[in-house]
Amino acid sequence: MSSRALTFVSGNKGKVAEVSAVLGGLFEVRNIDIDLDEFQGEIEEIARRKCEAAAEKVDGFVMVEDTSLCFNALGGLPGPYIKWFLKVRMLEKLGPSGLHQMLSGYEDKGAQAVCAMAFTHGKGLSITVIKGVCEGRIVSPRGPANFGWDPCFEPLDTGKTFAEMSSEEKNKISHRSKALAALREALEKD
Ligand SMILES: O=c1[nH]c(=O)c2ncn([C@@H]3O[C@H](COP(=O)(O)OP(=O)(O)OP(=O)(O)O)[C@@H](O)[C@H]3O)c2[nH]1
Ligand SMILES: [Mg+2]
Repeated sequence: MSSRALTFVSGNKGKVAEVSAVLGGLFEVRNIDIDLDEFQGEIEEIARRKCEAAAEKVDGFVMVEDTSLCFNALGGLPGPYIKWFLKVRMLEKLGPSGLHQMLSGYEDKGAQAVCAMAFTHGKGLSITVIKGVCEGRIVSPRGPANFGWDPCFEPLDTGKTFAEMSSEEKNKISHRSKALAALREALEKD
């Protein structure tokens, strides 16, 4: 696998930092912030359609991702709609503590962080979709609120929320790093 330029289309600085940290040695990762339409549907289909939209706007090797946070007690919701749940205004921002409160009536606090990545080498060419899942549970927020719901997601058997981990620790076990590991494998065969 040679060193190539990869355009990661995302408006999310946290994602860009993590993708660059994991893939930076292999690819020249460029970021373009284009607000792509996000379709409703299953996690993989959203990433695929997002990638199609990105390939319309960017030439060459392009990648997108869509992140979901799925609560067991709610049958997988908020899932891909987590971004809007974080922003809901019920008095104030729902935010990580609101996400935790949403589960107050349920014993099962289990959740999955899911990252669906999709890439293509150009408009009209095939799109590969890859998923990475991190199992965990929703807790009362702990740690700095630098990135989305990191303070209320505690991966299994770690005793720490993502927000309490160093970026190296998070990048070893996160949904995103798992998807990126699978993506590297897929690209090696590419
Ligand atoms: O605590 C977090 N740890 C993470 O590892 C993580 N990854 C994504 N998110 C948040 O979950 C929503 C996904 O929505 P999303 O996939 O549509 O992203 P986005 O719209 O921000 O960017 P993009 O679509 O331009 O790439 C957005 O609110 C993101 O901030 C995370 N929060
Ligand atoms: Mg988005």
